[in-house]
Amino acid sequence: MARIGLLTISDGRDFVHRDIADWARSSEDAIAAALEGAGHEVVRAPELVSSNALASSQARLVAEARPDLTVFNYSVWAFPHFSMLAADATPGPLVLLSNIDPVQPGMVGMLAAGGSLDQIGRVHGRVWGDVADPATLERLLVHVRAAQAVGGLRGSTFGRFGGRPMGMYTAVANTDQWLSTFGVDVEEIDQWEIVRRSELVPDSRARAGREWLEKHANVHYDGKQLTPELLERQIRSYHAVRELIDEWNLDFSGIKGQPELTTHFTTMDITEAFLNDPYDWEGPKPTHVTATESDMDAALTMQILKLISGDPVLFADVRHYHADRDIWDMANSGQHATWYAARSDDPAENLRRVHLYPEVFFFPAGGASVHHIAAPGDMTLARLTRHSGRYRMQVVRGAFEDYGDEVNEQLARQSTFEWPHAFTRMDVPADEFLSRFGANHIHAVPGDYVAELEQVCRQLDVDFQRLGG
Ligand SMILES: C[C@H](O)[C@@H](O)[C@@H](O)C(=O)CO
Repeated sequence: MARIGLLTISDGRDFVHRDIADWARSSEDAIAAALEGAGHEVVRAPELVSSNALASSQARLVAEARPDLTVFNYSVWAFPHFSMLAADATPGPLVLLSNIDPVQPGMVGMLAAGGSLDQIGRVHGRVWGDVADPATLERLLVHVRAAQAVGGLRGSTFGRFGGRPMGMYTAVANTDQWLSTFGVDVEEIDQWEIVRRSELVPDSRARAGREWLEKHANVHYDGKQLTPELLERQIRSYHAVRELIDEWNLDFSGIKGQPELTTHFTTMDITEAFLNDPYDWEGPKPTHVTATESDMDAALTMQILKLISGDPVLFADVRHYHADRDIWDMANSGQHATWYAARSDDPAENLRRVHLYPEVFFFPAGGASVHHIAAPGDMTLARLTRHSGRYRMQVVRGAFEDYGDEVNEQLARQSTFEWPHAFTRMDVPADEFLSRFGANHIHAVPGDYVAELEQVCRQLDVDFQRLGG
């Protein structure tokens, strides 16, 4: 639920305002009802804005409630300087909303206000139409979700377990830039804490986790790389990280893993999968975005996708391009959130399709990798990357595809079978993608969130780059 401020801007001539006040007020009633109907809290200015003094005072009153987003309503001709004063008293994201009506010139009021705001470089969104029309309401809700994501980032903390993995420049970001652009602080935590604390997890808790995985997923012990003890070590690591998340008040995280833990302790695949999942062996829980290889811009992208969609977010390597099918194998080095196996609310339904395989030669410390084939469906794929120090959000639409067990296996065996795979058709030619995409990792959520991402970028002053389509 978002908190949404609402002000109606009117005509500054008292005799005109008097005649149109009821109409303007009823249009505001309709907007408030539509937003409340969509589950949001609406903070309305007590008075319509029909003077310069009311512009400032009413906007200040609304701003005191610290709304996630403020809507200026234009259902009548509105003096543009009222919008300028009200915007100045509105610190957060702003949307101008006008009706399309031949009698009352609300649209022209919105254009005059919008142009004025453009002149001073004040970022704002614009929506037009009747909020009773679901399509108009949906366009307004795009701005609500984007504002919630931007507001949700500000004041949050990323937990960075370990440092730069295997020389990956793209996994490391400038913390000054993170704070100034996104409002996110970074807490550095040594991976030693995971090792140390994992030993303190009670045996009974680790055993219960292992038994739950043995019951619901398909565990392939081999007596070497994957044993019950190693699986319990992974479960202990999960609880150790959960404890650190609580202690440091972390909102999202990344774990380096390679090479220290994957060579000498165990992989973080179980930890990362179930942090990203909406459940673990102890029951339902909120998702906690966690990026493999402590990839900072991956985690930040995932956190934005989570705040926009509310869903678990996929982290993947752009691992292979099957040119014959024009599809991509988005496989991560050991885990995807298990939710992606069937995208069911019932963990058992997802885990039925999950195989825990012994880790491959890259990871001599062993443990289980979390294998499954992502269930089919439309996706938004995205990634924050940087060009010459400036952030850009690279976005592409696509779909996960399923070809049946036999073909899925044949495709998965061409790369690392034991890892999870999301066979992805992307709405971008391979040449364009490979020549422009700025990272080895990509992230995805079900559905179409391109419009939300575009608004998030406008609010954060990040370049928006749609690939393909
Ligand atoms: C095989 C490597 O160790 C992998 O971890 C590597 O493919 C990556 O995941 C790079 O992002």
